[in-house]
Parts: sequence; structure tokens; C-alpha cells
Amino acid sequence: MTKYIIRGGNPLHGEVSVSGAKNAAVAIIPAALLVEGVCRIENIPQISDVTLILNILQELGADIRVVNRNTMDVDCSRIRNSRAPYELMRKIRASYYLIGSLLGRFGSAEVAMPGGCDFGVRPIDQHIKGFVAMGASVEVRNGFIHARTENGRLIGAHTYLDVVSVGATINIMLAATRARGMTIIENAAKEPHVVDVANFLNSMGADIMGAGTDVIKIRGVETMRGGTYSIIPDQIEAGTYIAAAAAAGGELLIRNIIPKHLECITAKFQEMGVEVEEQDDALRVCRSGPLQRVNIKTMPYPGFPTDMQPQMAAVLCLADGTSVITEGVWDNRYRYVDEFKRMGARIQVDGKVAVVEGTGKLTGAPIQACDLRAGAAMVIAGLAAQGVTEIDHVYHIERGYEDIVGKLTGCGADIRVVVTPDDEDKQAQVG
Ligand SMILES: CC(=O)N[C@H]1[C@@H](OP(=O)(O)OP(=O)(O)OC[C@H]2O[C@@H](n3ccc(=O)[nH]c3=O)[C@H](O)[C@@H]2O)O[C@H](CO)[C@@H](O)[C@@H]1O
Ligand SMILES: C=C(OP(=O)(O)O)C(=O)O
Repeated sequence: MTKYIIRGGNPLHGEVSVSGAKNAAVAIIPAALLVEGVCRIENIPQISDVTLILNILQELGADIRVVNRNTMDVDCSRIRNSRAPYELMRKIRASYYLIGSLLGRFGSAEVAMPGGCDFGVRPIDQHIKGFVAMGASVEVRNGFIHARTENGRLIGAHTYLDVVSVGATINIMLAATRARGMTIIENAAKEPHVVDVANFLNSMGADIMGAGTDVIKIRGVETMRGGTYSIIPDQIEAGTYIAAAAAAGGELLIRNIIPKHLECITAKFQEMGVEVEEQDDALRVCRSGPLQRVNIKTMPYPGFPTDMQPQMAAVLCLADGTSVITEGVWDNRYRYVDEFKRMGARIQVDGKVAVVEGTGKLTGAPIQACDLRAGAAMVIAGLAAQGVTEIDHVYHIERGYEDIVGKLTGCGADIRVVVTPDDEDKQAQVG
């Protein structure tokens, strides 16, 4: 097992550079399946979800060449296999993008049901609704999604999503890119990573309009060439470092960000009394005084992101007064609360609402990460806590944060990584 041992109490001072966005990378890499040519993808974060998605592509026959630490050439010209392996697929959520990509390229896909963080039920009915509207028959059998078309090509169609879904929006967009005719997605998700995937596809020859609004129009194209594309910075990683500075105190310069993508997050920290100064592609964050209580409701972009909810809860434990968090996206995203209670947090959960009584302090304890952002929130809590926090199951954190320990210790945090000999195949436990 790998553990992080954090001695809390050190304020953070220095600079961190934000990596490429996980939720864009895990869609853009499978999107390369639609392209007959070399896609040079830059700013790929070094995280375990990316490693898994690259392994899946290789299993399908993709040729992947490492250009440098964060740049790869992905060539899917010679892919012949449209069945994605169960063992890899079930470990991550984003494996569902293989369905849209394979269906779009070959007119058929056999893909194991996806994994990912456990927030209760995570249906994919809206993805399937979109594929069916485009003429595919879709069946779930023996843990696999079997999707196929009659004559090898999807037909453009009109889909109105019943819920605003990032995954369904991107997946339908992928499938439609090479369909015959025009596809329209209404009530589409507007997250920055949705726009990034559309920009990637357009730079490779697709014809997509409206990404970033709630109506996306995709005119199917016959072929797609290769090209070079750089993934956007990770909005949630940046938000996590803002939260770390807010909790631990001190002053951080957070580089390689797009300030516009962070407005929904920075506004909340400012409301809490954290100083956030916007620069061209950086933010300076400073917390010297007490933290004020705030209420939060998570919503699709441009609302406050659910993927920042646990990190925010960690900071609110340290604020003055009682804050109310309402989770507006997932049924069950408070599994971390019992772990926080070991650190002295006072949080009451009732369905989708958590009432956080800020006590101004947390105390170090042995705790266990239960999913990706909950794990990041535990790191934040550990940085601010009195004494030592020992976090287990950190493979969840490493799914989505490139070198979180190196980045934080570079700013004065006291974190040790301890690997004990019984470290099994940690990836087998993701999900
Ligand atoms: C790999 C990736 O990008 N993961 C992100 C993606 O997950 P993911 O794409 O799985 O999340 P969605 O945006 O699809 O889910 C949003 C809501 O829609 C519901 N829903 C979704 C699809 C569907 O077919 N039917 C349905 O009912 C879900 O249960 C949830 O309540 O967006 C979430 C919401 O921003 C983030 O928390 C995840 O980090
Ligand atoms: C929930 C997340 O990821 P996934 O959908 O891949 O489980 C996340 O990035 O916070």
C-alpha cells in the first residue's frame, strides 16, 4: 500500500504549475480513434487514468509514441479491433468514450461497462439514447455494451438530453463526428473539457459548432487527418491548490491556468475571505485572516463544480460558522464525511445536503481516501490539521493529480510517501 504521511501546520509559499485537464485528456485520447493519421497531443497529465486509457488504445492496436514527458503521438490508422478489454475498461469512468469513438469510426463497438468514482448510480442511458437516435442498436449483455449499425455508419440525428451530462454530450459528439449528416445535441453540457474535445476534433478535421453553449451541432465528415493539439489546464486541479492555500494559509502562485474557467471557484473563495488575484494565465492566492462560512450548491458549468465539493468541505471545516453544501449532481458524494470526522470535523449529512460546522481546527488522524476528490480533500485537511495525518488508498488521488506530493512539498508542505511491501496491483482496486 502507498500512503501519504502529512505533518500539518506549514503554510504554503511558492509556485505550482497546473497540469493538463484529466477530464479532457481521458476524452481526447480515445477521440484519436476517429482519426486516420498521427495526433500529436500535448499537455497530457501524467496520471493513472491516462495510463489506463492509453493501455486500452494499445490493446486495440493503436501506435503510441512518447515524444516527451507530457506529449504523445497517437496513431489509430491501423486499428482493426472494436472490442475493448474488460479488465482495463472497468477501472475508469472515461472508458465509456470508447463506445462513441469506435461506433463513429467502425459502426460497431463492444465495450465493458465503465468504472470510476463511486457516487451511487452512474447511469449511461443518455449516451445510449443518443446512439440509438443515430441508428445504432445497443444492448447490455454479460457486462458489455454491444452497439452496432446496420450498414457500418451512424446517421446524424436530433437528441435532447434529459439531464445535463458531460459524458453523454462528449460521447454523442464523438459518435456524430463521422456520421452521415447533421447531429444536434440540445441541453448539452458546457464544461471547459466539452469545448476542449470539440476543439481537438475540429483541429483534426471535424465540423462541430456550438460547444460551450447548450446546443451543439455536428456535421459528420468523411475523413479526419492528424494534427497537433494541446490539452487545456485542469480547472479542478487548480481549484484544489486554491483550497490547499486557503486551508493551510500562506501565498501561492498557481500557474498555467485559464482564469475564466475558474471564476465559479474563485468567487467562492473570495466570499470566504481568501485573496485571489487574477493574472493572464496565473492566480495569486493568499490567506492570512480567518475564513468566513459560505453556502455552496454544485451544478453543471458554469455553476460550482461537483468535483470541487469535497475539497471545499475540507476548507469549510476550518471556517468560522456553519456552512451548507448542497450536492446538485450526484446522489451520494459524501462518503468521505466519516473519515473527516476522525479528524474532528463536525458535518451532518442529510441526503444531498451537508451542514458543516466550522470549528477552526482539525486534528491529524489515520484516514482512507474513498475516491479521487475525497482523497484530495483529505490531503488539504491534513495540511491544515494539528499533528500527523496518514492517508491510505492514495491510488484514488493518483488517478487524477500529477505529482501532487511534489507540487505541494515544493511549496513547503511536509508530506512523505510511504510504500509498504504489500503493495498489490493498486489499479485493480480503482472504482
Ligand atoms: C470522466 C469525467 O469527465 N468525469 C466527470 C463527468 O462524469 P460523468 O460524465 O459520468 O457525469 P455526467 O455529467 O454524465 O453526470 C451528471 C448527472 O447526470 C446523470 N446521468 C448521466 C448520464 C446519463 O446517461 N444519465 C444520467 O442520469 C448522472 O447520474 C449525474 O447525476 O462529469 C461529472 C459531472 O461534472 C464529474 O463529476 C466527473 O468528474
Ligand atoms: C469523479 C471524477 O472522475 P471520474 O468520473 O473519472 O470517476 C472526478 O474527476 O472528480
